[in-house]
Formats: sequence, structure tokens, C-alpha cells
Amino acid sequence: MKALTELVLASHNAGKLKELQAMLGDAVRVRSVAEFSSHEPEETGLSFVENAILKARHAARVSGLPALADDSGLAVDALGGAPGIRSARYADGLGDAANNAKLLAALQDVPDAERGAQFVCALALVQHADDPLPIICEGLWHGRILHEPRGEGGFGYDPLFWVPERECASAELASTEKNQLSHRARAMALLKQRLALA
Ligand SMILES: O=c1nc[nH]c2c1ncn2[C@H]1C[C@H](O)[C@@H](COP(=O)(O)OP(=O)(O)OP(=O)(O)O)O1
Ligand SMILES: [Mg+2]
Repeated sequence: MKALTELVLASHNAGKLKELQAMLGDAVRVRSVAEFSSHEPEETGLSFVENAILKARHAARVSGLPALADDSGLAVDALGGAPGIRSARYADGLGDAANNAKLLAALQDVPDAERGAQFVCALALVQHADDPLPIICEGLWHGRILHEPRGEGGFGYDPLFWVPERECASAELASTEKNQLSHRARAMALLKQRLALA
């Protein structure tokens, strides 16, 4: 494979972009897809992997560069894995606060022992828009859904995600710590191994 020197990140989510950039470090020159297009492709896939691939292909197409996409979300055991691939759209596009409120309402009467959940991250890297062999890496992060939000860090569902190994909410972790533990960190570690950047 051609050495990777420049990469476009196929995301419009500021929280994700910050984390991905921090994890990639200085190994590659990173651009954002927003430099090339404000259009966000519809996430029509039935899986995180499919959505990551379609976002990566779109970013590669508009930039002419290799592209890395992240499709991620929260799968809650008591909700049969919902909101899952619909995590960003759970409260019909009203944003993170509305998503979190809807999740708390859905779990209102669910006891702690049944509040297990995992964050899921699928990373897809394509060399060009029609790349027949995308590199796919996935990461999971197991935790539990809290009864109320805690912490100011992170983004998305972080204030509701209890991290058993640190005994705090994900939004209470330092960003450096979240970036070592998270679903995204795990997927990125695998990707770096695949690319021999680790
Ligand atoms: O570390 C995380 N901490 C908290 N919440 C998170 C995390 N990782 C994903 N999430 C949530 C945010 C959003 O509700 C959904 C991702 O949806 P997803 O479609 O992949 O991203 P997005 O639409 O925000 O940006 P984009 O598609 O442009 O990358 O999962
Ligand atoms: Mg999205």
C-alpha cells in the first residue's frame, strides 16, 4: 500500500475530529472534509461499518485524498442495542442534549444491573473513492448508563456513560484518558497496527 502522508477525516462532528486528530498525532497530515464540502451523505447503511465506508468514500470523492471515516454510537442492552446506528438521530436531529434526555426517559424504570451498554466505533479508511478494499477497524467500550448526566468533557452521550474501570462518567475523564480507553481509541490502535504507524 502507498505510504499515507495526507488524510481527510470524513466527519462533521467537532468532538470526534478533535479525538481522531489527537490520536493520529503527527504521523500524517490531517485535513477535514469540511474544507472540501459541507454536504453530509445520508447514512443509509444498516451497520456502523457500512455507514463508515459510505462516509469515507464520499470524503475521498470530494477531496481526492485518502479518507478516514468514523461511524459510532451507543448500543444499550435493555433497548435491544438501540439507539445504535441511529445514535446521532435518536431524538430526530435535535442534538446531544435531546438525545440524552430521550435515553434517560427510555431507561427510567430500568435498574442498574440492567443498564449495560457499549460504545461502538467503526473506522473505515479508503485510499480513493472506489477503493475495493477499505481497511475496517472496530472498537467497543463497555459501561453502564447513569441516571443523570455527570461531567463536562467529551461530547454526545459521554455524560451518561459510566466507565467501570475508572468509576466515573466518560465526560469526567481527562481527554487524554478517554483517548486511551474509548471505543475510538481501540479502533484507532488496531488501525495504526494495520498501517504500521504504532
Ligand atoms: O465517544 C463518544 N462519546 C459520546 N458519544 C459518542 C461517542 N462516539 C459516538 N458518540 C455518539 C454521538 C452521536 O450521537 C453518535 C455518532 O453518530 P455518527 O453518525 O457516527 O457521527 P455524527 O453524525 O455526529 O458525525 P459524522 O457522521 O459527520 O462523523 O454516537
Ligand atoms: Mg453522522
